[in-house]
Amino acid sequence: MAEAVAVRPLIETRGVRREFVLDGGERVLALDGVDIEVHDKEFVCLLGPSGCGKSTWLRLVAGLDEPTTGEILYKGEPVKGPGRERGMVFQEYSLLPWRTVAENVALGPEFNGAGKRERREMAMDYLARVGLEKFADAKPHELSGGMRQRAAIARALANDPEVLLMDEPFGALDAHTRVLLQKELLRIWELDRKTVVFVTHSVDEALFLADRIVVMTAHPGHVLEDIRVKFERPRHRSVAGYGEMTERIFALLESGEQEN
Ligand SMILES: Nc1ncnc2c1ncn2[C@@H]1O[C@H](COP(=O)(O)OP(=O)(O)OP(=O)(O)O)[C@@H](O)[C@H]1O
Repeated sequence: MAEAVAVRPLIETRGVRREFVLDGGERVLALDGVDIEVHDKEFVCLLGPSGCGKSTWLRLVAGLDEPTTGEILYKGEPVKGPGRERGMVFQEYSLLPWRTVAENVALGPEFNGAGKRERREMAMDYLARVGLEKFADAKPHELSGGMRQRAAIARALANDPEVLLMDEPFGALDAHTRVLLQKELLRIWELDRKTVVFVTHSVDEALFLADRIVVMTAHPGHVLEDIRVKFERPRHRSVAGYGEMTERIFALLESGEQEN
């Protein structure tokens, strides 16, 4: 009989501590003793209240910051800086205002030396995936918030990253657009099967999206629980056990508040 082979996680953070020293000399312990693993093709949500260090953790994995102590590993190798294989999507749409939507999406391929025609084709392909082909030649200010965030996702995808690191990407959108984009993101994820790490403070959003929810709490930021979500997709709130799971996560978050 074949032996079970332990598969190495794509992302591993071990004993991660990140302390910030504020201008006045005060120290803020944003993360302490954080061990999180993310496996290839998983959709993981980091869920927790404001200030529990979700963005800090994501920035460490993106290579935009370094831990005070602890290890950040990608495919078993220490993260030393940003890399194409780890694409970041921020809450603010972060599109360059002087470039058209297509030119924004083609930014990564342009850095990688793709020619004009190839860039256009790639941009149109990725814009089609997020339903924005018609706005290829518009400027970002001509788009709604939801459309700008779609463009930002297309731009991240155009780099063909292995993992999408998404920092509350839908936080600034109205409820309806948010639900639409959640569905679109799942559709893209199911097609491409990228690994996704998605930061949110919405229990509802995490339960709709994730294979696993890493529940965090603050002061200092640490992991309370790592929950596997087994509901079939597409998910409906009316499915058996959904309400209980929601209650359980809210209770966890409340227990985290009381800890502090
Ligand atoms: N560059 C920085 N300098 C000083 N303190 C920082 C810095 N970045 C984060 N912090 C502090 O670290 C803690 C965690 O912040 P972080 O933004 O990671 O939390 P978060 O869970 O993502 O919050 P939110 O959901 O509000 O974005 C906070 O107390 C924050 O003030």
